[in-house]
Amino acid sequence: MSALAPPYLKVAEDLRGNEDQWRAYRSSGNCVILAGPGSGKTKTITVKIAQLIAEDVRRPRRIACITYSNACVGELRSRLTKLGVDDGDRLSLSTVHSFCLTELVLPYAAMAGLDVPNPLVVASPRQARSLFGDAYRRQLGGNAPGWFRIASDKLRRTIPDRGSDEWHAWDGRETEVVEAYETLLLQNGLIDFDGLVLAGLQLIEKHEWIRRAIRAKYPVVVIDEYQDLGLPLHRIVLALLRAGVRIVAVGDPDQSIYGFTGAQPGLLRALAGLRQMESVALKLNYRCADRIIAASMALLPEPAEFQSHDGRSGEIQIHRLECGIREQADYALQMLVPALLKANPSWVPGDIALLYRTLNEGSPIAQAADALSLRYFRLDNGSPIKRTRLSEWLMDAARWCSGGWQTGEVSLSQLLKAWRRMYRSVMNESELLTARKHLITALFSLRGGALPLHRWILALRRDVLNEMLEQEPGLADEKDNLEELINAAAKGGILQGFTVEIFGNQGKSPDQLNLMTLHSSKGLEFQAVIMIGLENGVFPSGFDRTDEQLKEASRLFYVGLTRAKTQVHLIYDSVESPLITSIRAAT
Ligand SMILES: Nc1ncnc2c1ncn2[C@@H]1O[C@H](COP(=O)(O)OP(=O)(O)OP(=O)(O)O)[C@@H](O)[C@H]1O
Repeated sequence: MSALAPPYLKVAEDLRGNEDQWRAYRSSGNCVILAGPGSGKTKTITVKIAQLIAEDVRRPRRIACITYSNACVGELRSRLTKLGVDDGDRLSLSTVHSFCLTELVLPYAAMAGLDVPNPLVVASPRQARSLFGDAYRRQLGGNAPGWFRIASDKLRRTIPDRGSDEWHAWDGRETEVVEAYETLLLQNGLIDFDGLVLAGLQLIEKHEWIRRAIRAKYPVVVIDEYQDLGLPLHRIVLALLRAGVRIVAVGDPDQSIYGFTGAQPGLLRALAGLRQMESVALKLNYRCADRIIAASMALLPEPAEFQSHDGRSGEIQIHRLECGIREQADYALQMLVPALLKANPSWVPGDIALLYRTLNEGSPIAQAADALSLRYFRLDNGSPIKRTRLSEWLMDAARWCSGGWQTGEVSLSQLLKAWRRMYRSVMNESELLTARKHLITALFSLRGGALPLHRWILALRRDVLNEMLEQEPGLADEKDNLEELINAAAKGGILQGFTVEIFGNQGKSPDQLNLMTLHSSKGLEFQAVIMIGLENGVFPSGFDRTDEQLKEASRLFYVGLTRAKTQVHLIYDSVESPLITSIRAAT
């Protein structure tokens, strides 16, 4: 191959040796790629996207790629950038919400006469919570319990049609509160994130001309993490298929861990079973050593035929400690982590992850790490730094300000492009130029890695972010996140000691241990994984009662276990989770 060949062609050569990856890469029609952990699904799909853009889809047509969360968008974007593919000109990479907002609701809702607020203002999570609370009080009295809101959100995603028999037959009070909530949103001139997807679904199912318009712009739509995306997106995909849009979907039903939000692993299997879809299963696991694969199979209802790539044996150790989470964390941090680093001199703390189920375990683990003055990157709801579009951008901007402008590690043009992707509504050329000028001036004036994060971020908010957040409907959820970050960086907040440099390097620095929930660990890989709090009652928890909830707890455990390349340590109190018992039997 010539040295001038595009980067994706070189990476595609890696796929040639794997029959299934090669088949997925070469498929020329609708295709579902069913891929287990570490089987190279992200590698295959990113190379495939690059190929589609270079070889199949002619300008000015584009490819849409939809995935589960902003964190997944970020991961795909960074993998695509390495292949020389830019999100923008030829590719639109987004979450389902963002796709529905920018490709369906904003351009077509008014024309199609859909009853949505005009102008379209997306409710921030705080506004949505408050209106839901009002709706609950009106219909049922008192304050809405947390579980009721979760159940109502799930219901909206599992029965999308308000007038349907299924909706009316629902045996519970959620339907009346949801209807009151949706009315309140409309009366306040707001739409929420689920409302965007439901509106998008209505538009695409009802109007052939909208489906044709989408097909004209996006002849191919790629969907990643399909198992987590739920019924509204599935029906959008079926409508697109009927309209002749080529669909490439990727996912793993065994890694479906968002059932509580309405995800259904069966939808991907149903898509794969359609007559017009070619289905390819990736069976080789490039990440996990043999024992880890064998143990993970014990967690699946139907063990798949995964093989390890290179025959490494790996290690799984189970620790019964007879103590609470904080002491389990002390043991992990003071005994296991140093031992792992000593036995594997090439490893750094960033190669190790401590995984746990919820914030209840995350907080004592973070306190244990603080008490030992360890550096760590924390990813859970208790962390004020979320993996959202704006916070990822802010971290890149912080790295640029703290030296990237000299080293080129983050380029100004990357920052400007990413900012433009967030700030889609500035259409007018002169407004765009002014906004860009403000941004560049602000960034140049805020250079300095030692600046306190609080001062830096307040200045950036005043000079650039406020205006963008006010004008951009798709960023409604970011206002609350930014507020939380600013409060955490203020005096007395948990990030008060943070400088711009420390902030920019969160999650990037090899000397930081990783502390994260199992949900946040999805898609990541580490040399060693230490799972904490695996006692019965936490895993499965008291809330895991139905057969489906118990299966989802197993899948969550499966996701955690399969993040490890070489070593797994499982820690519990005294009554071991039945999931550990299955693993014990398998290893
Ligand atoms: N054909 C290949 N040759 C060599 N290495 C590969 C190949 N395919 C994948 N890999 C490597 O395997 C590892 C896992 O790949 P990737 O991250 O794409 O997996 P994944 O299927 O997306 O995993 P998960 O679903 O668990 O997130 C990566 O380090 C990747 O570079």
